[in-house]
Amino acid sequence: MDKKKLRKQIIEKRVLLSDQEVSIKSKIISKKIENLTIFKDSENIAMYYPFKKEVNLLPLFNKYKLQKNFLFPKTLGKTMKFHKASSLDHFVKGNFGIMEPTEDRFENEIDMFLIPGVAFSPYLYRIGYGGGFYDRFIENINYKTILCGISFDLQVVDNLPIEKHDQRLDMIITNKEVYINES
Ligand SMILES: Nc1nc2c(c(=O)[nH]1)N(C=O)[C@@H](CNc1ccc(C(=O)N[C@@H](CCC(=O)O)C(=O)O)cc1)CN2
Ligand SMILES: Nc1ncnc2c1ncn2[C@@H]1O[C@H](COP(=O)(O)OP(=O)(O)OP(=O)(O)O)[C@@H](O)[C@H]1O
Repeated sequence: MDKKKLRKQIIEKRVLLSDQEVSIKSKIISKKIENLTIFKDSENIAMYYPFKKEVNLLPLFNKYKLQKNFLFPKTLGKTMKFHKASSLDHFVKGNFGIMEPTEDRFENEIDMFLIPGVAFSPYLYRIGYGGGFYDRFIENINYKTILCGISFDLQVVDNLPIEKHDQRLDMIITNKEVYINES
């Protein structure tokens, strides 16, 4: 199946989750993230503001926002930059109707990326909404970091179509599994 078809199919499946299911499954995922040593050790963490029934990590943000720097994506043309957000009040609706941070751009190294997506594979690949934003951003990271995909179990498929530019993640956390690159 091609990327476009699979994207549509998974989005259609995910939209059927009730708000309560999204909330319960998101809590399970948040708990797993919190328990990771890498999360505990990370000072600067890339987050995202959920839209269209993505896993909601905002309660995790609220819990740790005084202890860590959380960075949120802001798109400009084909590029994406990360900006600090210290409160959920500091967002405005931006491109694609996604809430974007209004605070300053974050210029330092990011220890851990919590990455949204539409579909993921157990082999640690992901596809997003089709903008190529994360792929291009990840390609340009020139320091050591951890790339962690965040997904409901229903978004994981074995036969994910991948292309040369698709960037592999270090781990994927779902409400049912944790997939890790052991190498
Ligand atoms: N919460 C969240 N924020 C994020 C992302 C994300 O996946 N989730 N992004 C991750 O990249 C960036 C935004 N990327 C996006 C790219 C395309 C569309 C979009 O709506 N595209 C069109 C066409 C899609 C297609 O042709 O398949 C559409 O759906 O109408 C939305 C967001 C930055 N912020
Ligand atoms: N590293 C890259 N360099 C140049 N173009 C790229 C790169 N990565 C992706 N693209 C282009 O971006 C477009 C979308 O790519 P793709 O379908 O893989 O996005 P996606 O993974 O679904 O999106 P996102 O990363 O925003 O969630 C494609 O036309 C692709 O050629």
